[in-house]
Amino acid sequence: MALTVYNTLSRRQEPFQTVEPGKVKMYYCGVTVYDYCHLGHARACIVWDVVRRYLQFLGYEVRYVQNFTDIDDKILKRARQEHSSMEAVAERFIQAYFEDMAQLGIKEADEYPRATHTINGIQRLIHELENKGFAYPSAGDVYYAVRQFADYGKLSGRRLEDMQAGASDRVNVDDPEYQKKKDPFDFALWKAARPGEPAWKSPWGAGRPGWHIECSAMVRDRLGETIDIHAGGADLIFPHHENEIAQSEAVTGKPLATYWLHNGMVKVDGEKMSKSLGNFTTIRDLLGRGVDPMAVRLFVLMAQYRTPIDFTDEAIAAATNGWHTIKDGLLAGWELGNGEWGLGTGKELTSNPYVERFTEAVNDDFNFPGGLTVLFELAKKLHRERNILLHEGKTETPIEELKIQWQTLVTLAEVLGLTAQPEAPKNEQDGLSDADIEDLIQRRQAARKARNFAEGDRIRNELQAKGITLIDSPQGTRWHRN
Ligand SMILES: Nc1ncnc2c1ncn2[C@@H]1O[C@H](COP(=O)(O)OP(=O)(O)OP(=O)(O)O)[C@@H](O)[C@H]1O
Ligand SMILES: [Zn+2]
Repeated sequence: MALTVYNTLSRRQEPFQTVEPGKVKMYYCGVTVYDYCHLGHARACIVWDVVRRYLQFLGYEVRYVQNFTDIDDKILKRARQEHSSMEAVAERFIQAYFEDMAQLGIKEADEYPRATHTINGIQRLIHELENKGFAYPSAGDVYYAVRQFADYGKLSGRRLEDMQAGASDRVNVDDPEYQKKKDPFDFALWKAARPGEPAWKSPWGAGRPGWHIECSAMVRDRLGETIDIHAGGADLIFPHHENEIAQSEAVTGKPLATYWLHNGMVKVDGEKMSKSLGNFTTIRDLLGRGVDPMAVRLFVLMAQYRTPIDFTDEAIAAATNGWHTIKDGLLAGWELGNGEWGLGTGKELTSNPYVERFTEAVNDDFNFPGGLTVLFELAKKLHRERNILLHEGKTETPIEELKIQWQTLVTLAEVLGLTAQPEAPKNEQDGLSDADIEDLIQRRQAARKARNFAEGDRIRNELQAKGITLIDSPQGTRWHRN
């Protein structure tokens, strides 16, 4: 069976077909950077990371863009509390984001656009919406006129009439925004500057963009008018993604995305884990308690990506057990092959029943739990053979067959972002293994990427003090012990 995916837009599972053959353009609505990421964010990031890896495994060339919302009331509130600036708060949590996600083995996106770097594109879009009669200025704000867009509600299945009936007794006529809108469901594209807040010049007066318009502008700037996959958490279907469609499609007259994919929520006692509700566990808290980052990946991947999952100690314990099983299998190959087995050429993956079963499972709407069954089976087999080898001096299955099974396991685990290396020997002088140094170099790169040069320098100095020199070049960073 070829890949089929559940499309929120059609409410059906559909064959996956890209606009351009062999290429996937994918956008994921990333985090609002005003705090550390919690496990809900981890789930979203892991799910879309693995979807991207799987599409690459199938042979697609994937262009993956993920935004940072770096202007928002919540960021401004935090900046006020800390007597800091919006920029400083955003910078700090973008840096923390890169650190946390590197720990979880999330591949970096091809681009990380930010709202504050997209102001021109945002203004252009608002201007076009205004010209086409979908937007109107009002006392320094600009609003989107939802009644003008005939398809409004097509993603979430909500009809304005029904929403209106449901909301009539909840409308707050004293709300200053309400007074500026022609219709209570109209939403802000541009907000007039408030004293002391960051603002940009615009044809409608100084102000800042609304949240929904930034994604429409970033998708268009970075990927074009129609993309293949637009992804995010199910909490974004309404209003965020509904509004993105209304904005983009009103301007271009083309579908914004072919497939709208949504991950289920991580919940705590039945409620969405969220910064606003205060019921969250951050990624760093959890890892600080000694939970293996790979177990966090399994916590996410052991459930179908669209179903809600409960965050409990039992669930983390089950994921940790699962990880130990897979890790045992991954490490077994080092003993079975005396550390000499290479990673394979790719030839071992053709006409391979394990690969076929894995793909068959995952092709059914990214059924990663189904794919994992194949990994567990392989891992247990390899671990068992390793024990037999240790006790009896030879294996039950021919060694060449085990080699192929191990290479298959390593490749399929990598598709899910699961990796394990035998413990590397530490250097006697500096107490660091080569892998430790590579890890620090990666963290330094993440810091520099987030423009946290102080942290980058700190890591370089830490290594220098231990007698390790870094040499930066356009090809990357090399290192040597002095
Ligand atoms: N509990 C959760 N489970 C799964 N995905 C989540 C959860 N919370 C947020 N996400 C997803 O993470 C991404 C970034 O979310 P964002 O920064 O907007 O957080 P948020 O929804 O405002 O969170 P909070 O309510 O905690 O502030 C979005 O795609 C969102 O859908
Ligand atoms: Zn978005």
